[in-house]
Amino acid sequence: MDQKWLHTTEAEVGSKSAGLHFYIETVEVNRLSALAFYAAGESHFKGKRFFWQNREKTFTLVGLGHAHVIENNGNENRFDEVEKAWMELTKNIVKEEKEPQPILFGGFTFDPQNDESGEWDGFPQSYFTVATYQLVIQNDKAYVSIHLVTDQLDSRDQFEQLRMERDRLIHAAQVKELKTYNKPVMVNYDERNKEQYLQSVEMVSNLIQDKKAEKVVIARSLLMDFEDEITSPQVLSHVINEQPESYLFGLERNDLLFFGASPERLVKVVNGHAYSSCVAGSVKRGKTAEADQMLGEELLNDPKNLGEHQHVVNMIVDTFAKNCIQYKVPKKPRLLKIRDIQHLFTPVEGTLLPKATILQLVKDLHPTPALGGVPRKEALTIIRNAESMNRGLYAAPLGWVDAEGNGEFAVAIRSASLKDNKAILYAGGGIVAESEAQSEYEETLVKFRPMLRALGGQLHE
Ligand SMILES: C=C(O[C@@H]1C=C(C(=O)O)C=C[C@H]1O)C(=O)O
Ligand SMILES: [Mg+2]
Repeated sequence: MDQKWLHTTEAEVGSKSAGLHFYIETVEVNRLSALAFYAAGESHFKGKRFFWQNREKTFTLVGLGHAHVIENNGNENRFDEVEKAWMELTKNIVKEEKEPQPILFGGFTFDPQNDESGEWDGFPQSYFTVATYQLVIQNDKAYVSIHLVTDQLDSRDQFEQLRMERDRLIHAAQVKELKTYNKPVMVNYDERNKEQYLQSVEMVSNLIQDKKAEKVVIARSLLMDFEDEITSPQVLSHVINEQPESYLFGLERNDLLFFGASPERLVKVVNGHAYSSCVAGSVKRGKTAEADQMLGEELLNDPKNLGEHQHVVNMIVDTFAKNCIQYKVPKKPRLLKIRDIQHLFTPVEGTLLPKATILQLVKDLHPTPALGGVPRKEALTIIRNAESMNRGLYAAPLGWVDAEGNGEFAVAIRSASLKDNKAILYAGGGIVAESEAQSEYEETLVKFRPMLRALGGQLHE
């Protein structure tokens, strides 16, 4: 097996009383399949895996097993708690130039105050892990790191075992031919609470006309039953093949897989520079190039959609103004076209103040009015009352951060959760004074499509 040993290091980490040691060993390997690496963990690491790829496909991350878990059930302070625990764990780690470092991957649920029971029962409000085996593919190079966090001083035997398993995983992932997976066979499909959703949209749009709020995002869910149990490599393979222009993600925790293909960045930080994107306002794709362009032009000039969009720009710009030395934002939105839908899109970027960190930005930004509403607090109360579901990680910040404070979070939309032979798909839209229930309903149908397709469901095309 071709692999180049890069380095092995050890650091004493954690709070003083914890007395933990963080052992890291990284090898560079010949190009391998990220999905095959993930799939190679099927028997040993099921329920403890994650997959992530950025929109540009320049960064792919896979984690198998848990070297360390950071989770909590806090509300406002949950972001600070995760940040503090991560800084404590990594403060003594020596950074190796040009090599991937240990990465913390996970998400914060949409709304810790939602107590609706369902597929998210028992899921922590913040859930992050450092993988035992971390695969990073970037700049056309692949790196596999072993992470071991332990209170044992002599871990040589344990580490030797970990190396053997690493070599097995790498071998399994250096496949010549990619495995192809069948589409799941759906046996039942249920648009849950459709009537209630239509009524909620009416109700919320009336509240907005009465000036009780300015914008509120209302979502709904769709249930699919399958003939057989589905595996996560199977669904991820379809998401990877079918949704090239999006963030692709999968996060397993016990018997739940949450996965999706989101076009929306919440925030990315690279060496003190921050990037966010305002994505709100939608129209379907046209069947021909002309029709598609016409729909796009209409969207760029449609007051209702421009209104939905402007709320997001205002809020993200305010957050950048607060956290940045300088920032820039274009005057007008442009179009973001993805396979099934086009959106109004405004990128925002800025140079961070020294005290601003990626997790502080996530805290300030979440939820933006693209997923929550304006004013934030009122919108969240309305959402809690109007939606008969728990969003869990849907519409929530999902992503990664490294020990240097670089990282990226997407907004986990166009997503679904999978348990045994059942999937629940999520989609919503921004309700404003001009919203009409039927057209908002149709917008959610378009937003369901990516996950519906990945899962072999019927399409309203
Ligand atoms: C809420 C979703 O999408 C959000 C709502 C949009 C809208 O209402 O136009 C557009 C993009 C997203 O910010 C979703 O996909 O579920
Ligand atoms: Mg909309």
